Amino acid sequence: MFILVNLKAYPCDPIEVATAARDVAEDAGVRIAVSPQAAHIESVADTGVETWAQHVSPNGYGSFTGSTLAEAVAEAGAEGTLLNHSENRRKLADIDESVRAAERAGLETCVCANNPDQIAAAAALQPDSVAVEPPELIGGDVSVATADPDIVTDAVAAAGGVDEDVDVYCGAGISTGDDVVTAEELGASGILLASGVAKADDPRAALEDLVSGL
Ligand SMILES: O=C(CO)COP(=O)(O)O
Repeated sequence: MFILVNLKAYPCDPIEVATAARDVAEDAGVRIAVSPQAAHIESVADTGVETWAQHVSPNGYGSFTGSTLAEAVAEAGAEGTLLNHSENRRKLADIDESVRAAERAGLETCVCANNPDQIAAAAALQPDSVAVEPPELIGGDVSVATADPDIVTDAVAAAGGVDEDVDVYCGAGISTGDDVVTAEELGASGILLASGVAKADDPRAALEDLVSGL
């Protein structure tokens, strides 16, 4: 299982989370990545943890003020990028171009979607992975794997029907090792989470719990 910790714009210490994630990944032998604000990518990557951007723009080099250039986040140390997060929705054509921009820069890609139909559309863009996150469960206390297990199994089937090579992650409300195991049993090969780590009093303990059943 891949554990991708999205720090969103939460007021946590990205270096504290990054060093904890690096150590827990190493100790448990589990792949864990941290996705900080773009301005923190370099300092987070410098800790040695796998680092992801939260978004990259569809454009390449040029007159594109305000863009987040895929090449720039890769040079800063990012190895992958989220795209189309529920809190940063994009048009299909732009998501497609962002996937291509990320590929050119050597970044792994994960396209987020609300439901299995959107997962199928996202998988058709041939990212490395897709992530199903029901918006109504994001930031809540109940894991998607418990509250809506069908959405996870349906997302796995939808992606598989389009492209067997696209990995499927799930997210929303995941905070414990049991949640991660349940997600794995439903067919997900990774999880996306945020508040369970970024808002935890002890992010290291939260991460240790997340990997405890793997
Ligand atoms: O949006 C999410 C991860 O990208 C999920 O957020 P929570 O883990 O806070 O529900």
